[in-house]
Amino acid sequence: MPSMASSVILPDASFKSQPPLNVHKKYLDLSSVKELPETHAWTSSKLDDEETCDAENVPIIDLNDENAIELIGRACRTWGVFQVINHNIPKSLLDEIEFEGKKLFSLPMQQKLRAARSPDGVSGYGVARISSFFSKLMWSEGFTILGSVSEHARLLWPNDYNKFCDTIEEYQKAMKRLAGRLMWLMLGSLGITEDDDLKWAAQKEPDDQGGSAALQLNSYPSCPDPDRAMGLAAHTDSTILTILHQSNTSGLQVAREGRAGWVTVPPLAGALVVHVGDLLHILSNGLYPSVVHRAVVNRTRHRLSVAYLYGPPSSVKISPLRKLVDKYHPPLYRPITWSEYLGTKAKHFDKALTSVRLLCAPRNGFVDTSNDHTSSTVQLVG
Ligand SMILES: C=C1C[C@]23C[C@@]1(O)CC[C@H]2[C@@]12CCC[C@@](C)(C(=O)O1)[C@H]2[C@@H]3C(=O)O
Ligand SMILES: O=C(O)CCC(=O)C(=O)O
Ligand SMILES: [Fe+2]
Repeated sequence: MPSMASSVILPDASFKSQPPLNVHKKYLDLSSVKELPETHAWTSSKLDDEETCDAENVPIIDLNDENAIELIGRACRTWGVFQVINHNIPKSLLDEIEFEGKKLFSLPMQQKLRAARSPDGVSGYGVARISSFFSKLMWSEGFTILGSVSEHARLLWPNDYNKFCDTIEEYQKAMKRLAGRLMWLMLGSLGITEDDDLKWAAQKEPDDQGGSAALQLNSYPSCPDPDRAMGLAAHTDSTILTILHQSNTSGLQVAREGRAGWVTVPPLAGALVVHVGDLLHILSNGLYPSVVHRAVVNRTRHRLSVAYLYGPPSSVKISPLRKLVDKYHPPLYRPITWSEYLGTKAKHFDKALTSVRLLCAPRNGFVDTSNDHTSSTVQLVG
C-alpha cells in the first residue's frame, strides 16, 4: 500500500476570485510514495487516447537567424510552439532557478504548506490549479509567483529567503525582456508593427515592457507507475505566450494542430520552449493556434520546469487585431481582458476559447471554426 503518512487535507485553491471547485484536496508527499495510489491512477484511455508520434520535431529557432521572423511565423501557424536558442538568457541563470526550484520542492511537506496558496489566491504552493476539472489527481506540485515573491518565500525560509528571492527577481526581469522581444517577433510575423493597435505593448525601453506575468515552478517527482500517472493534464495556457525552461528530463508533450498524437519536446541544454497562448490566438484572429500540451512523468527521474506566463496588463481589452480583420475575415472573438479570460478559463477550462467566440454570420450562414483548437467543426448560425 502507498504510504499515506504524510498526506494532509487542505482546501483547494482555484483561479483568483473563483469559488473553489473542489473543497478538499490531498496534499500527498509524492516522493515518498512507493505504489501509485488510486487517487492518482488515470484510466489508460485518458493517457493513450492517441498514440504518441515523434516523427516530426518541434521547430528550433535561432534568434540570431536573419530569417527568425519567418521561421517563427511558420512555427506559430503550424505548431503553436517552438524552441529558441541564442535568446541571451545566461545558462547560469537557468541553472540557478533550477537549483532554487529543487531546493523549494525538496522541503518537508509541512514546511511547503506554510506557503500554501489561499483558497481565493493565485500565489503560493499547491496542486495544479486545473485539478478541479479532473477526477484523478496529478503527479506534480507547483509554486506560483504573481508579483512579489518575498511574502511566500519568507513563510518557507523565515531566516534565509534572500537568495531565493534574488534569483526569482533576476529571472522575472530577464524573462520579461525576452517575452517582450518574442511577442514582437510573433506579432511581426503577422505583419503587425508597433504602430498598430497595441499601445500597451509598444516597447519604449527593453526593460519597460507593458505586460504582466506569473511565474510557475512545476515539480514532477519520479513515479512508481508513470504509464498510469499524469504530471500535468492537457491544457492550453491563458497567456499571450509562455516561456518554459525544462530541466534535462523529458516530459513535455505537445499536440500538433490538426494531427493525432503527442510529440515530445526534448530538453535541449540552454534552449527555451515558447508556447502560443490563448490570448495570442485571439489577437491573431485564430491564425495562430494556442498549443495543447501536457507533462508526463518518469519512473526514475525527478523533473522540474519553470514557466513564465506572459500576458497584457490585466485590464487591457484583447481582441483580434484590426489589421487581421476585414469583410472576408470577421473578428472571431469578442474583446476580453486577461483577468476576465482567467475567470472564463476557471469556469469553462478547455471550452474557454469557444465561450469567447463570436458566431459572426457570413452570408451562407456558416462559420468555419477550424482554427479553433477546441472545435474542428463548421457551426450553423441560427
Ligand atoms: C496567470 C495564470 C496562468 C495560469 C493561471 C495563472 O493565474 C497562474 C498560473 C498559471 C497556470 C500554470 C500551470 C498551468 C495552468 C493552466 C494552471 O493551472 O496554472 C496555468 C494557468 C493558465 O495559463 O490558464
Ligand atoms: O512542465 C511542463 O513541461 C509543462 C508546464 C506547463 O504546461 C505550465 O506550467 O503551464
Ligand atoms: Fe502550460
